[in-house]
Amino acid sequence: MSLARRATTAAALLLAVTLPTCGLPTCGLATSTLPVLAGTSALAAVPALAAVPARPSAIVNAASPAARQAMSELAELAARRLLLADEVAAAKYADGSPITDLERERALLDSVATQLSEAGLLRQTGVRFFRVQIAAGKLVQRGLHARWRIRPDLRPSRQPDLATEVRPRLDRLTPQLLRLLKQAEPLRATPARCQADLTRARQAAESSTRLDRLHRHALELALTPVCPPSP
Ligand SMILES: O=C(O)C(=O)C[C@]1(C(=O)O)C=C[C@@H](O)C=C1
Repeated sequence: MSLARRATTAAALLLAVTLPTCGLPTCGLATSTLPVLAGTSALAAVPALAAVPARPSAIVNAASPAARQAMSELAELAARRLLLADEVAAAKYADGSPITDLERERALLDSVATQLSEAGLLRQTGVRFFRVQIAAGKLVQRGLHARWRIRPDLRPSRQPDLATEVRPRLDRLTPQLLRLLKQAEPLRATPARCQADLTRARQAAESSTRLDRLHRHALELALTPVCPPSP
């Protein structure tokens, strides 16, 4: 749908849902909605919009192209983090270190907590999301170790350095994931639609990053905190 048509649809939707309920001079659109409609003929055609309130669902509809794009990027980046778990698994398989490293998990979650205010996310949202990314990464590592134990021919030939090579790459993804999680947040207001968008984003990420079954399973887990459960 073209931008102009989308704006017209959004404007019509806003009118339909808000006009019957608003009679106050203080009624106004949420500021997050205005940039979406500003400068469009749709807004000019319906000046009354500037003085009517929007229900949250209408705001979500108007804001959703950007939020949906963020969700797609979030799914792709979460998939890329899971592919980095292969490197972690290779490093640990080679030197026999345990998959779970609680000290590293604590350091990562502390760093997430300090980055949260910059991303504008609630502590609970960001930390929970990262706990699940860690769990999904461990799922991949365990799966690969099991595979490599029974199939020596599939073992990695290279041993990456965890501290100097792999963890810095994981760390670079952290602020980007938090930013995208924040940008996709408006979609949470409509759980069923959020889940549908998430499924599409996950499937697109699965094919663009060519995930195998193990990684697809892990990605499904990794994305569970993004949307509230549908009723
Ligand atoms: O850095 C590691 O040692 C990892 O295994 C990666 C990771 C993560 O996903 O960030 C996963 C499991 C560990 O317990 C700690 C962190």
